[in-house]
Amino acid sequence: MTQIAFIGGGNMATSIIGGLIREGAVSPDLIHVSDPGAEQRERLTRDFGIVTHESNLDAISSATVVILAVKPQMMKAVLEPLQATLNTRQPLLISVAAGISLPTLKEWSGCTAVVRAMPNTPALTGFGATGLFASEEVSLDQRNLTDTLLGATGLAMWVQTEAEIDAVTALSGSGPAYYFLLMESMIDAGIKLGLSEETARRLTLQTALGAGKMASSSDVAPDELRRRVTSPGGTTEQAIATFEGAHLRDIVKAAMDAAARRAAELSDELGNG
Ligand SMILES: NC(=O)C1=CN([C@@H]2O[C@H](COP(=O)(O)OP(=O)(O)OC[C@H]3O[C@@H](n4cnc5c(N)ncnc54)[C@H](OP(=O)(O)O)[C@@H]3O)[C@@H](O)[C@H]2O)C=CC1
Ligand SMILES: O=C(O)[C@@H]1CCC=N1
Repeated sequence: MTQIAFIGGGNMATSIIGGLIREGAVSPDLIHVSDPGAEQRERLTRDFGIVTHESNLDAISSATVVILAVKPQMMKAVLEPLQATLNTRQPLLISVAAGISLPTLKEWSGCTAVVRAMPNTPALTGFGATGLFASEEVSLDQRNLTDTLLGATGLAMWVQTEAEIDAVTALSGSGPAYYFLLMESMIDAGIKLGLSEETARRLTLQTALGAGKMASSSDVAPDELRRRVTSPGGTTEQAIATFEGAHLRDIVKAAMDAAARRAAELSDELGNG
């Protein structure tokens, strides 16, 4: 059986682990996580029944798949003491870190079969979205294993070039935060229009869920679904005109450009050392 080690047990690792266990994709005793935080480790054991370690070396000692889920800025320091073991054992290495390139990951880890994955936190619910890109040394079996693991947390898609991972980061990696910001804004505006906090929150969340479900389960494109809500001379028309007048599309484009640019910057900042 495949033993999986997560290095770093924070937000993204927790979401993937939760998704894997929720779907029954991996038995909890085959998931090992290392994290320096005692509270973090206790939470992971309590919530998921997985095996936790303070030492990263202990976590990877029998793993066939090692998932790197630490901040990009920590990656070099985390991999340095693991390099000899990883180089000898050659597990499939999957990094979820933004902006750390495959050549850099290979150099720092001593692994050849390396996958860059860009997941998102809705993985926890089974509705994650992940972009994947593999080094050429990744075998078909390892690709299939990657598909099985990340596919258990939602949609998993291979992209054609490594550069696309920065675009995926700007779109679906960071994307949940964009929707959460819109939700926050709608709740605040609903309260200002006279609703109670609870009413504004529950109606906002249900509307987000309904719109997401409708758009993803329908063959009808989002622009047509939007038109179907927008009665001529009605209320939605006024709201949409306000969004368009404030150049919402340009704002979204600028925001995603900034996120993708930051991913590339991280690669430049962290990749040379
Ligand atoms: N959050 C997200 O939505 C997404 C994140 N990612 C990527 O996932 C990675 C992790 O991000 P995220 O989960 O948000 O960050 P978190 O800070 O929540 O998780 C990182 C975890 O790693 C721990 N850690 C720190 N140092 C070490 C070490 N030496 N060895 C092992 N673990 C260590 C941290 O502990 P402590 O807190 O005590 O320092 C923390 O618990 C990043 O590279 C990010 O780019 C990718 C897609 C989406
Ligand atoms: O903000 C970040 O850098 C990470 C990567 C994508 C989502 N969170």
